[in-house]
Formats: sequence, structure tokens, C-alpha cells
Amino acid sequence: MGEDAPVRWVVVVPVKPAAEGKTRLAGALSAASRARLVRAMALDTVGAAEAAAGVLRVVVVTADTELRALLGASVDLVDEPGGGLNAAVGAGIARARSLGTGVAVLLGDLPALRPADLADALDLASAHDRAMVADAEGTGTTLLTALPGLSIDPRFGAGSAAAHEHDGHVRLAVPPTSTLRRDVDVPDDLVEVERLGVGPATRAALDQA
Ligand SMILES: Nc1nc2c(ncn2[C@@H]2O[C@H](COP(=O)(O)OP(=O)(O)OP(=O)(O)O)[C@@H](O)[C@H]2O)c(=O)[nH]1
Ligand SMILES: C=C(OP(=O)(O)O)C(=O)O
Repeated sequence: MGEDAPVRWVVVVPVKPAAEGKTRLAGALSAASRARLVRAMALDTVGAAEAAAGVLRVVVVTADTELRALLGASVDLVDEPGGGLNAAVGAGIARARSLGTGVAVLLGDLPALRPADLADALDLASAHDRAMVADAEGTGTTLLTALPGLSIDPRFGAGSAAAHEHDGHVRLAVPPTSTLRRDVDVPDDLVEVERLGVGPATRAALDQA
């Protein structure tokens, strides 16, 4: 590979079983609507990742059988190892690393994600051994990356942006308005992603809610 060859990426997306996901939206949505929304947000996140320049493959780690069936055949499915989010991310990273590309972990709750915003961030990430993108608040992590051959120790959870930075992931200068920074945790976030424009699956789930 020449020195300036662009980095190719495998993107790892973890998704909780839909019936257990997004509990912080419980006050705003019925259990059935919430489960539909979790799957829909994951489908739109994965769809945007597959369409982003530089992305070779998407690996989804989930125990949700309905989501597994809804995902296209091009997605690489990894079984849920148990043990929570970081264990799931670790299982996805192990699969991704075997492909010899850069590895990017992308959380599955980014329903407004545009392929170009992810591609721009991956382009910036190519200049650093390890990098990350913080959520709109600046405290969480939406994207965590490492160049080919380098390990990642995922520390997702409260305060993950600082934890990943502490471990050497460079915080990328992605604009606060990037759709990559707008995850959905609480009901107000739904207003924000609708303002940005959600993907088709999320649009249908919100219309049905
Ligand atoms: N595979 C897998 N994915 C997870 C797990 N926990 C969280 N995720 C996913 O990681 C991403 C970010 O998780 P959170 O923002 O904490 O989402 P959540 O746990 O559904 O939300 P709350 O119940 O409101 O805390 C989402 O795509 C989740 O579906 C897990 O144990 N396994
Ligand atoms: C798990 C995380 O997401 P959230 O803050 O969306 O729960 C994180 O940012 O590390």
C-alpha cells in the first residue's frame, strides 16, 4: 500500500435487544413504539454507514433476532457475548480486526446520520492512530477509531469521551452540527434529530408512534 492510500474502514455497530433499549424514552413512547424505534434507528445508522465513502463493511453486534432479520445480507452479524455494551463492542472489534482495515465503532442510535458526515470524520481519523468523535453534549462518544493493526479498549458509558481521550484517542474537530454527533438518549433528542432529518426507517417508526 502506498503511503497516501486512503484508509479503508470496518464499522462496528452494537445494538441492544430492542425491548430493552432506550429506557430513557419510556416516558415519551409506549414499549412497542420504543422497540420499533430502537430497531429503526439502528437500521438507519447501519444504512448510512454502508453508504459512507471508505467503509468496506459493517459489523453489527446484537441479540435482537428481528433486527438481525431486517438487516441486509451485506452486514456481518456477530453474536452478543453478554456482559454489556463494552463486551459487545469488543466482540465486534475482534471480528473487524481480522479484516485488516481500520476499525471504527459507531453507536447505533444516530438516526439522522448522513453518509458524508461519517466519511468526513473517518477522513479526519485517518491522520491519527486512535481518534474519537464526541456526542453533541461533548461527554459521550459516537465514533471511536483505530488505524489498521492497532488495538481499541472501548470505554463506552457515562463520561466516555474523557475516558477515550485519556487512552489516547484524539478528539476530532467535527462540527457540533454534524449529524454524527446527534445521538438519541432522551425525548428532547428526538426533536433535534427530526430537525436534522431522520432516515426512512426512523421516519416510519416515529409516524407510527
Ligand atoms: N450489543 C449491545 N449493544 C448495546 C448494549 N448496550 C447498549 N448498546 C447499544 O449501544 C448504543 C448506545 O447505548 P445507550 O445510548 O446506552 O442506549 P440504551 O442502553 O439503549 O439506552 P438507555 O436504556 O436509555 O440507557 C446503542 O446503539 C445501544 O443499542 C449491549 O449490552 N449490547
Ligand atoms: C454509551 C454512550 O452513549 P450514551 O451517552 O448515549 O448512553 C457513550 O457515549 O459512551
